[in-house]
Amino acid sequence: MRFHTRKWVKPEDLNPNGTLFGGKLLAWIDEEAALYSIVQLENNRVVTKYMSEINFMSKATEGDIVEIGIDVKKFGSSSLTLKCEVRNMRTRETIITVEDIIMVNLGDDGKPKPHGKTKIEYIKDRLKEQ
Ligand SMILES: CCCCCCCCCCCCCCCC(=O)SCCNC(=O)CCNC(=O)[C@H](O)C(C)(C)COP(=O)(O)OP(=O)(O)OC[C@H]1O[C@@H](n2cnc3c(N)ncnc32)[C@H](O)[C@@H]1OP(=O)(O)O
Repeated sequence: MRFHTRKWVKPEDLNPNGTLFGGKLLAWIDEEAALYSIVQLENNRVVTKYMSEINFMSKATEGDIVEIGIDVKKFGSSSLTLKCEVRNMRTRETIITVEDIIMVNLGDDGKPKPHGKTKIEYIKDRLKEQ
């Protein structure tokens, strides 16, 4: 799994218990999944269709740096299935896992559209092909 993004847990991210608010973490994950899909599918119109059960395994507290990892599980026709793990950057302790995040590629009409992708692509390889 590649951990692309780091976030610093700030006071405004905390719940009344003084730990990272779960909703905030889910918003970070959703944004990361959307950006990852936009880059992979080369389309800005991608939406989150489904998230499987989430498992909060440990907490994060103010000042922690967390990193968000994404893996591709499956390229469908219009869909992309991702897996996500968020961990503490310094201790490597897992904070949350999400087994399945289904993102759907849309056409201009807002309906699912085949993306034509079958494997992970890297920007550096795309640039070489130009
Ligand atoms: C110029 C400016 C540029 C800016 C550029 C940067 C922007 C940077 C912003 C980043 C931030 C963005 C943030 C986005 C993230 C949201 O916030 S999206 C908002 C929340 N999501 C939504 O509103 C989606 C609402 N749902 C829908 O519109 C419709 O359900 C959908 C998604 C169009 C799908 O329609 P549908 O009729 O259910 O489609 P259907 O054909 O049945 O299924 C489509 C695919 O999904 C799969 N699927 C459907 N349901 C399931 C399920 N429950 N489980 C598994 N798979 C499923 C199907 O198997 C199918 O897969 P394929 O076989 O084609 O691979």
